[in-house]
Amino acid sequence: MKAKARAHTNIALIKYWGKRDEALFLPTNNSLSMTLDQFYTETMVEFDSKLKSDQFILDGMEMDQRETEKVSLFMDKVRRYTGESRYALIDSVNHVPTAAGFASSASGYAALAAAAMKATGVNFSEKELSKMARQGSGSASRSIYGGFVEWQKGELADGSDCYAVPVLEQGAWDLRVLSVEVTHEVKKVLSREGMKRTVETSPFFAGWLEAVAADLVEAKAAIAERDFTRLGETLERNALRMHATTLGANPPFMYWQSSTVQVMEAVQVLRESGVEAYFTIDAGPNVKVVCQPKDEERIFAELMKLAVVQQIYRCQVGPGVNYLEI
Ligand SMILES: O=C(O)C[C@@](O)(CF)CCOP(=O)(O)OP(=O)(O)O
Repeated sequence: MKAKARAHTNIALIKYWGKRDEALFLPTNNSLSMTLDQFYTETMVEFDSKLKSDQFILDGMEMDQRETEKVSLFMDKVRRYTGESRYALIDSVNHVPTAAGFASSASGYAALAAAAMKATGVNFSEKELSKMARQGSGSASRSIYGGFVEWQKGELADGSDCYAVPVLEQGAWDLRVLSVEVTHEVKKVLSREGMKRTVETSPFFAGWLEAVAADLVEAKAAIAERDFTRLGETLERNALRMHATTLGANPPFMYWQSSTVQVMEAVQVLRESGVEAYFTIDAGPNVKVVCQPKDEERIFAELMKLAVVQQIYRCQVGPGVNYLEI
C-alpha cells in the first residue's frame, strides 16, 4: 500500500512555547497559527514487506542513519497506532526554502503523518491525524488544517484531548505574510531545546503562561471580528513575550540578531507612517511581517531596501493537508 500527501507549513500568531510532556509532545499552552500557501512538503509512503528497515529519501537524497532513525521512531508510532507491521519507503520533497532539516518543519511531519496513515489503509479522523502529526513535531499538529487553526493543549495525561481544530477556513480572510530572510551569523538554538531550557530555568516562564492565555482570547476575538489592528497588536505582543522568556533562561539565549532588530524597527517606522504591519518571530533570526493586501507592496518595497534582508517570500493564507494521486 502506498499514499502521497501534501501539507503546508504554518506561522504561529500565538506561540507554542513549552511542553508539559516531552515524550507525548503535550504543550503548556494553546497556540494559534495561520497556514501558509507558499511553503509545503510532499511525501510519499509505501509499506513493503521486503524492506528490513525504513528507507528515507529527502529532496532526492537517501538520508543518513541519524535522520532516518528520527523518522523511523515516528513511523513506529504510526505502526503502533494502526497495527501496520511492515517497514516503509518514505520519499519527501520540501518546498520550504529555509528548512533547517526535516525535523524542524511542521509541513514535514504533517505530510509524513498523512501519507503514512493513509498508506496503512486504516480509517482515521482529522483529529486523530492531528494527534499523530503532533507526535512528530508539535507545530505539525496545526498544519492538518488550512486557514487559521488553534492547537488545544488538552488536560489529559495521555494527550487524547490534545489536537488542533480549525478556527477560520482558508479564503475567509485575506491576510498576507512577508517571510523576511535576514543574514544570520550564529547557529540557532533549535526550538525543541530552546523551549525545554526556558521551561526548566526561566523565571519569566510563569509570566508567559499567564499572558499567552489572555493573548489567545484576544487573537480569537480579533479573527472573529476580522479586526486586523487588534490581531496585529496581539500577535506582535505575543511574539515579544515569548522571546522575553529566553533572556531569563539559564544559560540565557536570544534568537534575534542585529539584522532581526533592524527589520523590527523598520516595521515600527512603517506603522508610525500609517502603514499597518506587525511582526512575529520564531526560533531563529528571520522575521514574518503580517499585513493586509492593500499594504503588501509598500511594505515589501520598504523592507527590500534594508541591506540585511536577503530574501522576502510573499505568502497568503494556505490550505490544509491533501492527498495526491500517485
Ligand atoms: O510554532 C510555534 O508555535 C512557535 C515556535 O515555532 C517558536 F519557536 C515553536 C515550534 O516548536 P516545534 O518545532 O513544533 O517544537 P517540537 O514540538 O519540539 O518539534
